[in-house]
Amino acid sequence: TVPVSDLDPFSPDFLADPWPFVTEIRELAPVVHLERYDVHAIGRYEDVHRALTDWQSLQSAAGVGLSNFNHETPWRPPSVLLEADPPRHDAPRHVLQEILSPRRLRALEERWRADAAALVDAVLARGDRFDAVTALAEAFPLRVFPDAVGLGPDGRENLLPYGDFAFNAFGPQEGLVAEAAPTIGPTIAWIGEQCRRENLAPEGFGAEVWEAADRGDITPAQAPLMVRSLLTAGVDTTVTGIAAVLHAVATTPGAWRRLRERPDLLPRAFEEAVRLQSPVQTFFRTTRVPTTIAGVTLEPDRKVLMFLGAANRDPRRWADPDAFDLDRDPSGHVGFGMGLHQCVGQHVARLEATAVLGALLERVEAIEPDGPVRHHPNNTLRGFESLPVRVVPA
Ligand code: HEM
Ligand SMILES: O=C(O)c1ccc(C2CC2)cc1
Repeated sequence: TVPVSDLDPFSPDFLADPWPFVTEIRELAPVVHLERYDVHAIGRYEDVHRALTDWQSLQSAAGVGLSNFNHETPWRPPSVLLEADPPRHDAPRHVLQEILSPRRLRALEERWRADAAALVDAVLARGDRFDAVTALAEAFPLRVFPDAVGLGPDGRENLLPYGDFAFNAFGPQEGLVAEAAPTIGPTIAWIGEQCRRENLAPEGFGAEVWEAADRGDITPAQAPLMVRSLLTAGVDTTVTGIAAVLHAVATTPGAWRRLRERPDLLPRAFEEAVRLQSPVQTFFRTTRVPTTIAGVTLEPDRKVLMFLGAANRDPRRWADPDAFDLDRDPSGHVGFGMGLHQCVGQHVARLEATAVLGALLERVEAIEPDGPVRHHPNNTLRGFESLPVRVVPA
């Protein structure tokens, strides 16, 4: 029989510090029935890896949150990437994969690195103690990504609240979603407006999506939804990812010195921080056929909750899993997912993170915590509210 748990992965206590609960669920059994939501939780690396890659048995088209689109109306038209399976998923994925490829991003590298240097110079000019979340983790993505998409200058303050709402919406309707619902309408409308071709600059990721529609690579109906995907997934995630790597290097003795000696380890530092922190903590799949996971057979139409954070710290897969270790090879982590839906924006995230860290690395000899870390509660993202740091200029 399947062990049951009355743990609530969307409760304030769980979200305030998920790690003890995540460990409890992973170590209780490979498959645990969460009675409160009538879903099955998996937290071990091999089972999460299998669920992410077995899209035939475990679909995304019924939604990757708690809501089952087979029975409930989604809060917004489903994403043509995240909430689609082959064949509908194929063309949008192929188009976005090309637009966000490392080769195409090389055109942005120089400009983003210069922007990061200007931002870090401005921050350090104000003193050697600051909040790394507001000064860097939030400021940098908002400085470079909306322009890269081709958004106009007005209304960008809607981006973080929209992403926060969208990531909460993968959880239950009660709580964080209900709190935001009364005031989020205008923000949702603003996002929809920005996806229209006439509101996008002639150059940028948005324009390139619409050019793919002109070529017939995708349909004109898919184009605005793909731009919406960029606006939904492209901001809050990188804010959280950059905060995660800043937190890791500031709280791990010797890490910063090691990076000063070996700046080539920056991309690995980002990957290891994504593994350790798992900015995206959880996602769901829905069984489409009777599906056996670790000897437990689930009926079709069952929601499976994948604890990415648990899998990324599974001692069966990672030695000393809770350590931020620059000597570890973090490849294979599921912080960006795995398989068909693996993060199509990961190269953007990596470029943003290494640009900010690289600029800081050149200018700062040491970085350390300078007060309590505060987290931002969200049903899906392990977000940071505040990360006070003190730096020693180089
Ligand atoms: C640290 C930053 C990021 C993290 C941790 C992250 C995490 C993830 C994860 C776990 C998935 C898989 C979802 C699933 O399997 O259901 C995913 C997919 C996706 N991500 Fe990211 N992401 C990040 C940044 C970005 C950025 C910057 C963009 C856009 C520029 C982006 C766009 C997407 C899209 C469109 C998908 C859906 C891909 C598909 O279904 O084929 N992400 N991301
Ligand atoms: O296509 C989308 O709208 C979308 C929304 C959220 C994500 C999370 C995983 C980063 C990915 C895609």
